[in-house]
Amino acid sequence: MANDASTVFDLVILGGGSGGYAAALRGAQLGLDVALIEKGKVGGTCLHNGCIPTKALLHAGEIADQARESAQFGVKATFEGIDMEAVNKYKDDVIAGLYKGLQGLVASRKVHYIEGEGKLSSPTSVDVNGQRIQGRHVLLATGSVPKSLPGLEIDGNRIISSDHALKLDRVPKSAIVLGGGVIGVEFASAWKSFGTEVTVVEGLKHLVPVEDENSSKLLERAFRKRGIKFNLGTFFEKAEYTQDGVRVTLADGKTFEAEILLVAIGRGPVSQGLGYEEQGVAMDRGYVLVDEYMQTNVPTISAVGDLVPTLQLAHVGFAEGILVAERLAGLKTVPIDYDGVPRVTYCHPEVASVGITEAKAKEIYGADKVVALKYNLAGNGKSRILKTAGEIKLVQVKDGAVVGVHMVGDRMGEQVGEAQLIYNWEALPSEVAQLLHAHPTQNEAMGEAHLALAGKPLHSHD
Ligand SMILES: Cc1cc2nc3c(=O)[nH]c(=O)nc-3n(C[C@H](O)[C@H](O)[C@H](O)COP(=O)(O)OP(=O)(O)OC[C@H]3O[C@@H](n4cnc5c(N)ncnc54)[C@H](O)[C@@H]3O)c2cc1C
Repeated sequence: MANDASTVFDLVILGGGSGGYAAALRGAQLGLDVALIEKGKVGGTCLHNGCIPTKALLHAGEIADQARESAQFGVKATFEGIDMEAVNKYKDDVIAGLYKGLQGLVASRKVHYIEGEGKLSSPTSVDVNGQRIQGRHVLLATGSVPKSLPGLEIDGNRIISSDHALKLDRVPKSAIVLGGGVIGVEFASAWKSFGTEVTVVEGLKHLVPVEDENSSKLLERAFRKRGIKFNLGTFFEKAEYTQDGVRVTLADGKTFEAEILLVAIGRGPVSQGLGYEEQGVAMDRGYVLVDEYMQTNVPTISAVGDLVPTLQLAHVGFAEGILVAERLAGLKTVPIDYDGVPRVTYCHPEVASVGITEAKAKEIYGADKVVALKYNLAGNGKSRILKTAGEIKLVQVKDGAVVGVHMVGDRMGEQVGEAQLIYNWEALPSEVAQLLHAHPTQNEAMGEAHLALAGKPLHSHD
């Protein structure tokens, strides 16, 4: 739809990241007239500063590890170092290709794309570039940015966020990673593969603390083996500059020094000064509050993605954006089951899960009603070929469905699709055990774990 002052779009979207552009593409597909307002680049954090560039770095790191470890496979490859300029070029080429594709999609679906910084100006309009864009409905999708702590200033040089870490032109000799969540451990893993001395500092008791404790422990074991240091269970107190780096002091007085400090303590919503509160949108600590259909308390305004207090994942943003578009197009929509969202931490080894942890299952169903089974990847032929260690842990409600699948091991992220089907379809272990899993694949471990839980283990002990 061409835009003039009298145009009223069906949907005006503020923010073109995963949540916003998914809503735009799906809305346009369903025949809605959509305006998409983006101040930076369509694709947002995930494409330009998140999922895609980190995975490119991790992949480059994996190749470095393979070169170093090639002798164990009888291959005489040597690792001569990282050419960071070339790694960045590879990463940027991947982003550029995907960005071009996404721009093409936005154009071909006839989404009215407006480049500029917008502000909500009424329950049905956004102001941008001195123009008022009117809509029957507005979707807020302004995402999130890295957080810091009081008194800890991110200078972009020695104290950096993930945004800076993705643009480093060198491999740091040493790094402290503040925060052992998904972003922190992914950088720790990639940097270690590049040759950096890494120390992760996490205030909680475990790395990836939202995962099942077993996954955290397996990751800690693997990191220890790789020489990634970590300090758990003590909170950060302060950071100071040293002559050529940074010193971090923890609450117990312990200190760590490194060339750089990556602050990876989480991300906070982008909502300040954007007119949300003035238009009466209910908020909590900067997050926009929504119901299960992503609608705010203002009937014409919805919100999705990292801006709302649900899981901060790109595929959650996609799903929420699609839900809004379909609801506004009059389709029947179903609320998202957030426990059923697949979660992958792409470090070496990968951590992947769907559903609830054993601890949560015991809280919900009672300790005596929960069965947990661990299948060791040592029994899986393909994992042996790859020389990766790890486990698949299943959490089952006694005599009922599997409510949690927790995996650790290289490439286990690729298994999360089947795990999600098992969880979402409330499959019984015997039903999964009935399915054939190709031999020899790592996927076979999923079948074997269910065979064992169904009481008929094949390649594991009774
Ligand atoms: C290092 C890192 C790695 C990650 N890895 C993964 C991963 O592997 N898998 C995964 O699922 N998730 C990952 N994530 C999370 C994922 O990137 C986010 O969950 C996702 O990008 C959220 O999408 P969004 O649309 O809510 O916000 P964003 O992607 O942040 O998009 C918001 C957009 O709004 C725009 N905007 C903001 N204010 C305005 C304004 N006033 N006017 C116009 N435009 C505005 C911004 O420029 C931005 O483009 C990662 C994040 C980081 C930081």
